[in-house]
Amino acid sequence: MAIIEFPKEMKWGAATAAYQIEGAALEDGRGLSIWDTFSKTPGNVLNGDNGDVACDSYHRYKEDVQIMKELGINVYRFSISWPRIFPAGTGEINQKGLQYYHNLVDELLENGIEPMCTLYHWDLPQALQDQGGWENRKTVDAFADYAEQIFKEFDGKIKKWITINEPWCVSFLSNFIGIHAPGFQNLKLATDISHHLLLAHGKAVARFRDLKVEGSIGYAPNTEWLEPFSSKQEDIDACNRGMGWFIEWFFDPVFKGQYPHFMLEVFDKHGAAPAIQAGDMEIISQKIDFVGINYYTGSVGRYKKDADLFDLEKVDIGYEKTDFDWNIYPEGFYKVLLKIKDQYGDIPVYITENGACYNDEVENGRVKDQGRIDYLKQHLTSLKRAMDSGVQIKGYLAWSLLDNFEWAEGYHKRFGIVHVDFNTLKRTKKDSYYWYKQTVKNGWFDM
Ligand SMILES: N=[N+]=NCCCCNC(=O)[C@@H]1[C@H]2[C@H](O)[C@@H](O)[C@H](O)[C@@H](CO)[C@@H]12
Repeated sequence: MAIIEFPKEMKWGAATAAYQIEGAALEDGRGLSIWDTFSKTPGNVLNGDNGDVACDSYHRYKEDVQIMKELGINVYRFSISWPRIFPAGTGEINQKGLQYYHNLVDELLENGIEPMCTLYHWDLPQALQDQGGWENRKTVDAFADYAEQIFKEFDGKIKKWITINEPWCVSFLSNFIGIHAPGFQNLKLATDISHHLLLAHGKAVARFRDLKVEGSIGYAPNTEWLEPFSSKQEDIDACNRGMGWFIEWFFDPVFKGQYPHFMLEVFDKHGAAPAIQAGDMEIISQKIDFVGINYYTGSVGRYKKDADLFDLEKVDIGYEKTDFDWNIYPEGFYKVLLKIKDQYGDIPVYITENGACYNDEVENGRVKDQGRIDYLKQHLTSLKRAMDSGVQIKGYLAWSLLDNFEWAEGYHKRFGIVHVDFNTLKRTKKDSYYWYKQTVKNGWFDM
């Protein structure tokens, strides 16, 4: 089949997040996060799994960096655990927490791998949740203070920064749908939180600029493609409304300085328009250097009155699925990238997450995860189509380097190109690791 080739200057990487891989949840002064609380509340996480140990990367990071070095990647995206730095969310700093991230960053730099740091990947200090969490505007300022501390500490070492990972998940999945921490189900709460997250993003960018920190900064919204079931206008409109929940709601404020009217209408209908204060939108919409795009899946949707907030129902028309039961829909990756470029301009883009859940196990020392290889091939091909269509892709980071704590699904759902045995913590490179290594080395693959 076709050779798919990428520019030599493109960055290749892999991504993880603190609560999903570190473990050492109660070690060296770390404070509790909302995910410690949520995962230990019975019924919230499959099999009662939690992040107490995870991949134990807190102790095994040197081994993980060697795995990255052999992989040949030149950028690694990780997140800093806010409660490891500020155990109470604000106030006293935990020096051992800072030291861990210096050790990790130094190890990466010594091995020729550039750190890309996410400041917030869902692990809010429980102490702040006890004061209202993201619903409380004081948490916005606490985040800006935490971000400032990290900028000052790592200026010159870390040069790629992401403020907030997937604000849609932090607000709506966690406070309206309710399957993630802290697990509320209140639309007004969720829209207020979505606004405070964007405000927190903006305030962190402002501190970054004021401190003249070296490097570039962005955020990492999650995207999804919704393909209309038919060419009927009602189906097209329903899908555009549904995508507005992920895209326009989180992109318009940052890139246009206002919320999309059609989405405000949807939320207003349910008495859930967010509380916006004078000056907020100016803070949110200051210029950023890149946008991180996370893409996993797409669906077919059609109009159905009151099916959900958007009069939209998803229709299963038989697309092949991953072991997470998500459609494999690479076309949507191409389309969503073009939509973002068309609507928000030629912004530099890092694919900060893309990958698939396949729960293959180790057999005779090998993990034959051909499904993941096929998924990566199809999505990287869509990425190349977007690049050839003018989308400014700066890099691609696979989710995830390691099998890890997959939130409400615990350790059952595996996204890694490296298998982790959660009893022994043994790492085993999967077939997809070796395929990705060859692709990174060559800069091309044969479809
Ligand atoms: N149907 N369906 N829906 C797709 C909805 C995707 C929303 N979840 C994500 O994007 C999370 C993101 C997260 O950053 C990472 O921490 C998670 O481990 C991965 C894998 O789950 C993805």
